[in-house]
Amino acid sequence: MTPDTSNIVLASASPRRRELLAGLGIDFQVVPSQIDEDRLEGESAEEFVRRLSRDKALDVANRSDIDGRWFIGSDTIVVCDQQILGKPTDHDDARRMLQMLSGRSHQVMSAYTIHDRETEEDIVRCEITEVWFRPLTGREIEGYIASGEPADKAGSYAIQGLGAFMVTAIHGSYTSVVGLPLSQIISDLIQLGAVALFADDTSA
Ligand SMILES: Cc1cn([C@H]2C[C@H](O)[C@@H](COP(=O)(O)OP(=O)(O)OP(=O)(O)O)O2)c(=O)[nH]c1=O
Repeated sequence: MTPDTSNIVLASASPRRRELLAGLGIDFQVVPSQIDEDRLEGESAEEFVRRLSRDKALDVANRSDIDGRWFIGSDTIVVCDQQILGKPTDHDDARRMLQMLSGRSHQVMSAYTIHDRETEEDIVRCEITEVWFRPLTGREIEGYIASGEPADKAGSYAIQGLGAFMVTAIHGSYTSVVGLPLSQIISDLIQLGAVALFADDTSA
């Protein structure tokens, strides 16, 4: 029997995450979370991104007006020289980040939580992908900022868009850089019995 995938709730306002999940033909609800994204004192980058993913999932799971069983929260950050690069606050911030990332490698951390409302159990995972940028000229950085693409992206770039011109190599999951480690999360959803990609996925 095919599971009722509308039981899945993606707690996200990110169009990238929605597109990634929808690309696999899965049916799900989308309900953005509203949480405080401040880092706690002494919290490592990985602890931070994991916690945010869980906070997002629980924020929506705790809403009595939303139906559903499995709640997915996710967060993506860029880490370079032990600094966390989230979304840029303005053009100057985007310029600072792109100058920092130019001609070297950095890490993209994407965490997700699947909260099961019935069992109250959580699966929390974080994938780390190494991304290399070629050296960028000042004109390229200005042109890229003017395109508007960096605005709502962690680290001020989008590998899936114009930002691909900077990326020379990646080691790890491409979809994780875009915002959700798709292969891993689908495996978890199949394991939970939440999703069947193919006819016999849940009977294995
Ligand atoms: C590095 C990188 C990030 N991003 C995006 C993915 C995320 O949308 C965004 C990181 O911001 P997040 O705070 O992880 O997510 P969000 O605020 O967009 O959505 P929500 O919290 O509601 O789930 O950066 C890309 O689209 N491409 C990239 O190459």
